[in-house]
Amino acid sequence: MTPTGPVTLDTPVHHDSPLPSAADLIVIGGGVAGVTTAYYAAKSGARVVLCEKGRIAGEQSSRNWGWIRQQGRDPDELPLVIEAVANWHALQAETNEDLGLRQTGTLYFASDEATLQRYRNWAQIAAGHGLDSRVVGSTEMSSMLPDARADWIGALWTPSDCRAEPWVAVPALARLAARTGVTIRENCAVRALDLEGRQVTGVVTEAGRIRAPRVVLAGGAWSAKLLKRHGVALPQLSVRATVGRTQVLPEVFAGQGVDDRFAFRRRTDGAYSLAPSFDHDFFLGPAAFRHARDYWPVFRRDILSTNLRPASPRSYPDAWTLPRTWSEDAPGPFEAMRVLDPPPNLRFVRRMARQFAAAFPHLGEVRVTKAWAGMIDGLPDMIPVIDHVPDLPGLICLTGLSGHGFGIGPGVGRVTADLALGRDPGHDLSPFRFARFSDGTRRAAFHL
Ligand SMILES: NCCCC(=O)O
Repeated sequence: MTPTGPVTLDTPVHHDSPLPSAADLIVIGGGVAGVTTAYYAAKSGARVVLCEKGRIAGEQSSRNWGWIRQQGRDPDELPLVIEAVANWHALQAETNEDLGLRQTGTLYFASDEATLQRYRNWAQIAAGHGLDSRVVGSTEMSSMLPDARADWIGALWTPSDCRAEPWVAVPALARLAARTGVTIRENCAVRALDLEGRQVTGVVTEAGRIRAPRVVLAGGAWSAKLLKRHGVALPQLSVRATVGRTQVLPEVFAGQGVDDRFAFRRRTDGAYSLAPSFDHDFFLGPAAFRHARDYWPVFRRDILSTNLRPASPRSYPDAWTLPRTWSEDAPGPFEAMRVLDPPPNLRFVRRMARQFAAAFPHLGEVRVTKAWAGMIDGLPDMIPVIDHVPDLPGLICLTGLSGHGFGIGPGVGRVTADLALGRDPGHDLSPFRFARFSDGTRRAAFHL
């Protein structure tokens, strides 16, 4: 039997300091993006308050694969994720805690020549950014994974990619942020933005108002819901992604790898995290119908890996029963779902254990001793929004990290902090502009 349930946050964080009445910057959302935004802004001298409706890293930031991956990224994201890797190394030192950060690389396995050629093409783009990605042939790959018995003929390999333990790392980053001066409040939902006209002047939380000239929205799968309350549309949807942990196993590879069926990552506890490479559950709700045209190209491509479910369960981000608007004086949808802890898809769990065992038969039986799921939010072009919200001056949106947010978090967090503080973010952020969905300038999603 596979135990399910909430991911255990091994090192809980409790921040009970009083809520200040004013700040320079308010961050909504205590995932890796929000926590690192808050940290970098505080490091620059800003007075920062972070409000999280549930627990720090309670949702996707503790439920992801734990990959810190530059490999295979959309070329527009590459500069940000390359910075993110450097920032992860610096944060490891600054936290003075073991985040589980290990530079052990990523492998994308190929079973046919056409796939290897796509990987070669991408490696050329990566080389233009100074990245160490390259294609390895079957002989070199076999020396890296001598016990593998899969049909892989080669792989894309990025030695500088890293891994970390999400449920350890993000709370540790929150502790670092708190030490740097960020006021962190868990169980403190932001019910609404505080507005004068359309100008953002702060937030209304369940514990009272906080005034600030700048607010960063890093609410993961919930971001579009808050925007919609204020009349701003963002075509954000989310899917349920299942992950599991095996029993402690001998090491087959020190890093992470994926083929077109399953993904695995070595963990610091001696087990492996497993996941289906592409398969996910998609719950139909009002936003799914509203944005169907935007998502049609992605849906058509992913149709075989999408397990369509008829209705979003109660209190999920796209549930039919969730109100479209709500009062700032009473509990709203964010208080109704403090920590979204969706059950994993046990069919996926059984299958990925079988596939991992088949690829490494010397392991014998592979058991998944714990499984969980998270809601991955994304946008139709599968890259995030990192921008001022044009219709709500004072609001900066950082959302739509499409399941790759853990690795890139400290990169987009640093950039967003500078954007919010009126500094040069140091990267071209035009691909991540908010208006691309309304002005018709968004491009197709990148696929490796
Ligand atoms: N959808 C999970 C992917 C994790 C990553 O490659 O960063």
